[in-house]
Formats: sequence, structure tokens, C-alpha cells
Amino acid sequence: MSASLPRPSRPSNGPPTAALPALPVSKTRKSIGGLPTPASRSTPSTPKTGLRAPSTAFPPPSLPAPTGALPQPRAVSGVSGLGTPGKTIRKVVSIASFPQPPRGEGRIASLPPSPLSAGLAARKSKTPTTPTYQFSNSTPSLLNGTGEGKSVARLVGTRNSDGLISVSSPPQSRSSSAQDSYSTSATQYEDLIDGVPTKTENSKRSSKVDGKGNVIVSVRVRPDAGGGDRPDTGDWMVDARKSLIAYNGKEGGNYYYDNVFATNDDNSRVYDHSAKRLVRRVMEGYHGTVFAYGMTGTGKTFSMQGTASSPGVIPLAITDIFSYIRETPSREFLLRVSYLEIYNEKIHDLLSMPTATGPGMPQAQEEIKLREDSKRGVYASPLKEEIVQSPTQLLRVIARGDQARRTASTQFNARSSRSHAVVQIVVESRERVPGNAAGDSKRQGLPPGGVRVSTLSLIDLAGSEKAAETKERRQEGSHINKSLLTLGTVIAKLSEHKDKDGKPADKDGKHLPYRDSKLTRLLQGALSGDSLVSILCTIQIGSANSVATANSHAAETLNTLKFASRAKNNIVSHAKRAEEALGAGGDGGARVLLERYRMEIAELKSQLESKAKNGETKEVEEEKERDAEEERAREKEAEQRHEEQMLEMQLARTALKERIDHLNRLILSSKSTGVNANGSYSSLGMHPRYSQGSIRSSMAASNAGRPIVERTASMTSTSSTIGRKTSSHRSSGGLEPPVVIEDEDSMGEYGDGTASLASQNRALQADLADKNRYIQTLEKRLLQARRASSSRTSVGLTSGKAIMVGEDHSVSALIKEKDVEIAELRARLDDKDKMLAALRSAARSRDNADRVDSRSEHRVAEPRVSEHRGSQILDSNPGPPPAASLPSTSLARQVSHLRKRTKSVDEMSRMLDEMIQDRVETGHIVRSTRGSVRVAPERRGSPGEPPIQLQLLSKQRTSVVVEQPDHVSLEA
Ligand SMILES: Nc1ncnc2c1ncn2[C@@H]1O[C@H](COP(=O)(O)OP(=O)(O)OP(=O)(O)O)[C@@H](O)[C@H]1O
Repeated sequence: MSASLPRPSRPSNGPPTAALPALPVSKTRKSIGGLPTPASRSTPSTPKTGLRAPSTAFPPPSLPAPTGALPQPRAVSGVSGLGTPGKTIRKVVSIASFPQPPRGEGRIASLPPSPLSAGLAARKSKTPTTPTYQFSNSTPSLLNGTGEGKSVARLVGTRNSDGLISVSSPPQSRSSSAQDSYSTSATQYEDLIDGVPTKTENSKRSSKVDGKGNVIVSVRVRPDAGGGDRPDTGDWMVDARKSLIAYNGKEGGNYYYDNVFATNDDNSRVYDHSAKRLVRRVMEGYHGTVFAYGMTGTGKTFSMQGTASSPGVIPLAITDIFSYIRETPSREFLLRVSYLEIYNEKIHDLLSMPTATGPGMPQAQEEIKLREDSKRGVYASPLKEEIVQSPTQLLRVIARGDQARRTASTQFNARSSRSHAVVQIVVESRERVPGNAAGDSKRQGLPPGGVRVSTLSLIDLAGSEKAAETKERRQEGSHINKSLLTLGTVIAKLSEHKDKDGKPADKDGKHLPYRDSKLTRLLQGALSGDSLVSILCTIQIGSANSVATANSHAAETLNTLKFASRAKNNIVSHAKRAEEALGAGGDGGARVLLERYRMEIAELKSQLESKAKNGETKEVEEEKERDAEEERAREKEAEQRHEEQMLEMQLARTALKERIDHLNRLILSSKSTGVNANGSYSSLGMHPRYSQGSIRSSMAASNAGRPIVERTASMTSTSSTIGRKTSSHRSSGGLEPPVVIEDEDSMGEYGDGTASLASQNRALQADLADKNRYIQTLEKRLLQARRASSSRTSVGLTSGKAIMVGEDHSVSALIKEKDVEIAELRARLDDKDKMLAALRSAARSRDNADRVDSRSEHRVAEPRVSEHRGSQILDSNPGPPPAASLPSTSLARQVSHLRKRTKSVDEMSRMLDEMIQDRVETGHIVRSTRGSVRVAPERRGSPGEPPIQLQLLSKQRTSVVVEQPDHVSLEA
């Protein structure tokens, strides 16, 4: 089939025809034998006319003349003229500048040989006469799996493509020739034996550093819209297996590329072979650019975006990005995405535009300009960037941009893109510090790794097209064509030359026209070698409905193929892994969000910590304050309670004092009826019948000569005076002057003893009742005081406070005091009881005596007078009474009785006198100079000894009981 293809009819700038070492036939891929071998185009100094004239639709105003102005590919060498006709030799450029993978070990070595990395290709050297050959597999490339970094999955495919076996070709191992359509024959492959390259004679590793392996050029053939999928339609032949497209028509030739995708190759295959590795490299820190170039309607958008059932490069790249993040736990990533379009040479932010806009609709958007930064290169600003965290989110953002992109129906495409669309995904990544966040590691003194920033640009160019029918389409087409032409021009002029300022220049030292269009300006970084590049050119062949159409298409297709060839040959990528930017100084400084966020996170964390600390301190202070307040409240409460208790105590004391005073008053009152201040009883006073008044009266009645006992009542005296002898005692016939006991309190107000006793009785009973009540009150108060004391003690214990010992002592002392007082009062009461009993008994005795006396008096009424007289006589002249006035027996009896009574009184007086004398001698009482006696001060209230009055009383009582008191109590 291929043998039938016509050979190019014109010479080509093919490889040198001589001096090339022969290659083993079996290990080289043959060119399409039937294709005409293009004329040799070996050196730039001898450019050949190989390029077809530009199509009418794309006048190349700035394109150098094919023969002279076009920069000759540095790496393309025709193989025509080789000793072995039909073989093409591909120049292999060593990319020694990139880190070499470890040989024989390491990850790459351990991987199964990839057909993408195992191909051999030898490229002719620049020197036509001495082409160099080299195994391509020894040429590490970032996009062939042999370069630095992680190798991606092996991609192997064998499938039918247009009737041919389509084997994935080593993307970097072959070069296309753009300058010379025939130069495709200059590419030659070493065949693989079991996937292992065999040796290639005369090949040697080139020491020349070349970045062409970092540029992948693929051509995709769109299926015929009319259903004609025959690959050999017309003059065209597509051999995907050989990555060959051959044109047998005018200016035809064989075109080899890194990949040729046939009409039945789907999007995933396209992605796998043209972009997958590049995407991986971007994730590793390289900049990468993928763009689709081609005539309108040939499938650029279809390839880049795809459909729901067949996702294109962009969605598949997104999937791979997130897969890579998942597979790389050692690093952390931040993704941000922007989406712009260049429409009519103006940049629009597709993420800031309202959706459902149509072309020509006025857009109120800030003008976006292209700026240049030494670190970022050329970039659009201001441009919205959205941070994305999931594939779905990223796809949604891009879908939103797609909606905003301008499309229109054209002659060749119902939905033609009218702008160049650029999706940029910025990947920030940083080594993860094990087990800790960056902020923590900073604290631990472990500096976090720098942030690496790389950019993946996915560009869907607008399609070149012929003049459209409408003015608007024509205007759009004009801009599109112009920018594409500029792109082609720049690529065509690319060389390794630098101008005097060190900037990239063409071979003549002239600067490259990047600024001629926004597209080239934006792609400047990628085209000038900072980025890995993958170019997907789309073509459509075989849709020849008419000769004119067929010719037009063929011209356009050839144009695209030439563009692809030039790109492959001219773009030199020295893409390097982005340096890790430490701090915020890398890639646009603060633009590095990962670092910015890290710093922000660290700052927020520190703020949080300080706030937490402040909060803790505040909390502690508040707690302390609360404790202090509680303490103060407790103290206040305790103080209040104490005050209440003190008040209570005070009240109790006051009440007790009042009671004591009252009692004292009562006692004084009682004293007035016989109780002195010491609580002892004035014996005589208590028994008025036996008072000196009575005695004196009786004495006076019985015998005027007897000493008169005077009584001086002193109601106010608290001291008990027993009595004194009056100085005015009269002599009474030899009788000893009676002891006059003078009791100041003895008599009371009553002269009548009966009335006095009844009154005393009542008073004492009232006093008793009063005292009982008082005792009850006192007991009640005591009980309360005890309760208060115990509650205070318990409160003190529960609150953990010290018991107020001193206060309790005072209370207990008070209680004791009161107990003693009560006991004393009880004792007094007992005494009073006894006194009452004694008084009652005395009263009874007196009543009895009175009754007896009255009877006697009645019986001896007459003699009483005589007795009176007789007594007078006896007193004056003791002798026998006159017999004539009284009967002798009765008178004698009366006289005897009187004598007995006198004797009894005398005895009593004597007895009392003796008692007093006895007490005076024992020191219990003191006799005054007036003869009265009183209790010795030191003896007063001595415990355990009954008061002197009581003693006297008891003796008095005894004497009273013994004597016949009724005889001495009749006289007032
Ligand atoms: N490989 C393919 N397989 C199936 N259909 C395809 C293929 N390539 C393109 N198409 C179809 O061709 C039509 C045009 O494709 P697409 O819009 O992608 O072209 P384009 O190059 O982007 O055109 P333009 O430059 O005008 O935007 C679409 O309907 C698309 O579905």
C-alpha cells in the first residue's frame, strides 16, 4: 500500500546522502518504501525547498521563505541518500542536562520496559556529512519515562488504525520534519527486539544537550464527516503504527511525528500518548503546555474537552492530577485554576464572565493585560483564580468557562470556537513534614520544605479558517489567522540563538515576534523552552466532496503538518523542575498560596493559642474572683450570724440581768418580809409574833421593871441586825435585862401577826409562782442558747471554719453561771418552802395557843384582873396577894402560872442570849457597841454553811416550840 504512494517529486532538504554509517536494516524502521525519498536537506546552510507554499487561506506574511528564510531544523536530517534506501534515520539528541535515572536500579529500572521509552531512534547530526546516530532509549526525556522523576504507567496499545497496526510510538524518539515534508524520511527507528533496543552501529551518545525530547508533537486525524474513514483516501496515507502520515499529492511527502492518531483512536488514547506524562511532570514541578492546533472543525475542541462518553485531554488530565495527589502522600498540594480566552486579540476571563454570553455581546469586564515577571514569566492580570479541591469542582469550573467561551456556527463547524481558550492549572506542592502541620514543625525547629509551583496550560486554539461569509466571522477569522500565523512564525524562527541581550533570537540574531499577538505572548514561556510542550495537531482528510474542497483541505492539512513538523524541530525545551520557593519569596512572592496559607494558618494558630491562654488565665482569674466572692459572702454570713448570736446573747444577758434584778427586787421585797440580801431569813422578822415588840409588850405587860426591848425597824437596811440591848432598860425587880434583838426588817407593816403571816404567805406564793415562771423562762433561754451554740458549732464545722471557741466558752460560762443561779434559786425556794412550812406550823401552834388562852381567860376572868394587880404586886412587892379579892387556890394557880410564864420568857431570853454569845464567840456574828449583833462579813454567804439567821431561826423555832408562846403574844 504504502509502496504505491508516490514519492515526492521535488527535492528535499533531506539527510546527507553520504558518510552516514550504515544501520542494521533489521533494527531500523523503514520508511514507507514507496514514498519518494525527499531530496536531502541536511544543513541549514543548504536549505532546500521542501515546504509547500502556504495555502491561500494562510498567507504567511511573516513566514520566512521556504527555502531561505525558514530556519532549518537543527535536528532534522534527511536520510535520503543513505546507503540503504528507504531507511530513515532519526537524529537523536541527548538530553544530558536532565537528571539521569539510576542505571540498573531504582524505580525506572524496575519498571517493565515501556514501548514508549524503549524505542531507538537515531537522528542525523547537524553535519550532513557526519550524521550521528543514537539510541533514543539512552536519551532521557521527561516525556518518555526515562527522564527524571516518576515514571508513569506503561502505555501499550496495539490496535487497528485505518487498517494498520497502531503501536504506540515513542513520543520523544522521533522527530518530524516541518521544514521539509520529505524530511520525514530522515527519521529512522531502531527496531525493538522484545522491547529491548539492539545495538546500533556507529551510534554514540551525543554530548549535545537538546531539549527536543521535551516536546511532543502528535497529529490526530479526524474521521471523515461523510463516513469515509478510508485512510488511503486520495493521496493520503496514515500509518499510526509508524506515526506516519504520507501525502502523495502535490508537495506531498512522509511526515513522522511522535504520535499519529488515526480516525478510530479515541480521546483516552490520545491523552495517554500525548499528555499523560506531561501532566505527571507538571505534578512533579515542571511547567507543561498542551495545545491543540488545526484547521476549524478538525477536532481540537473534541480532543481537548471531549464528550461525556469520551472525555478529552482536559478532564483526563484533571483526573490524573488528583490521582497523582492521592498517590503522593509525602507532599501536600494546592490547586488553583484560571480560564481565559483571547478573542479578537483581547483577553477575557472566562471565570468572571456571566454564562450564556454570545459573541459580540458587550462584556463589562476589566481589561486584562499581559504582564511579565522574572519568576512567573508572562501572565494575564487581573485574572480570577479559583482554588479547587476535587476533580468535580475543577471540572465544574472549567465547564463554566466553556459556557462563557465564544462559539459560533461556521461553514465547517456548527459550533466553532471563535477564540483561543487557555485553561491554566497552577499546582503548588510542598514536602509534608511527617506527623505535623507546618506551623507545628516550625515550632519544633524543623523548617518546612519549600513550595514548588508549576503550571499546566491546556490550550484549545481557534481553528484556522478561510474567509467566512459574515463580517463578524471574517473579523474573528482575521484575528484568529493572524495570531496563528504569528505562532507559526515564532515557532519557525525558534532557534538556540540569543540576541545581544541574551534573549532568544532567530538565527540572524533578530528578536522573536512574540509580542505580535497575545497568543504568542502568552505562549512565550512555553515556546522559549521553559516548559514541557505537547502539541496536538488535528487534521481531516478524505472529505473531498469536490476537487476544490479536496484541494483546499489538502493544503490546509499540509499546512498543519508543516506547523507540527516545525514545532517539533524548533522548539527546544529546557524545562526544569521549579525551584522550591521558601517563604513567600518564590513564584511571585505572595502568589504562592500554599506558603501564604501556611503562614496564615500558623498565625491563626498562634492567635488561637494566645486566645486560649488568655481565656484560661481569664477563667482562672474569674474562678479566683468567684472563690473570693463566695468566701466574702461566707464570711459576711458568718459575721451576720455571729452578730445575731451576739445580739441574742446580749438579749439573753439583758433578760437574765433583768430577771436577776427582778429577783433581787423580789428578794429585797421578801427581805422586807424576812429575807435579807443574802437570801437568809431574819428569824424574828419572819415571825412577828416572836418579835421584840411582842416580847417587849409582854414584858411591859407582865412587869414594868423588866428591861424593855425596843424595836427599830429598818426596811431599807440590807444588813441584818439581830438586835441590841436598849440602854433605857428599866430594872425589873432583879431580873436580868432581857436580850433585845433588834431586827430592822422583822416586823413588816402589820402589827397583827395573823394578818402579816397571811400576807407573807401570799407574797411568798406569788414570789414562788413568779420564780417558777422565771425559772421556766430561764430554762427556755438556756435551751435556745444551747441550740444556737450547737448550730453555730455545726455551721462552723460544715463550712470548714474554726469554731469560735472563745465565744462558746463565754456561753458555757454563762450557762454555768445561770445553772448555779438556778440551783441557788432552787435552794432559796426550798428554804422558802421550809420557811412557809415553819410559819404555817407556827401559825397553827399560835392558833391553838390562842384558843387555849381564850378558854383560860374566860375561866379566870376575874383573877386576871387580880393577876394583873397581883403581878404588879409581885413585881413591886412580892408577897402573898390579898386574900379577900381572890379565892386562894385560883389565885395561887394564877400566880404559879405567871411565874412559870415569866420563867419561860426568861429562859428563852437566856437561851437566845447564850446562842448569840456563842455565835459571837465563834465569830459568826459581831456585837456592836450598842449591843446589837450582826453577821460577820467574812461569814456571809460562805458556801456550805447555812446563814446565821437560819441557824438562829432554827434555834428560835426550837425554843418557840418548846415554850408556850401563847402566853407572850397577847400584848401589842
Ligand atoms: N476524532 C473525532 N471523532 C469524532 N468526532 C469528531 C472528532 N473530531 C471532531 N469531531 C467532531 O467534529 C466536529 C467539530 O469538532 P470540533 O469542534 O472539535 O472542531 P474544532 O477543531 O474545535 O473546530 P473549531 O476550530 O471551529 O472550533 C464536532 O462535531 C466533533 O464532534
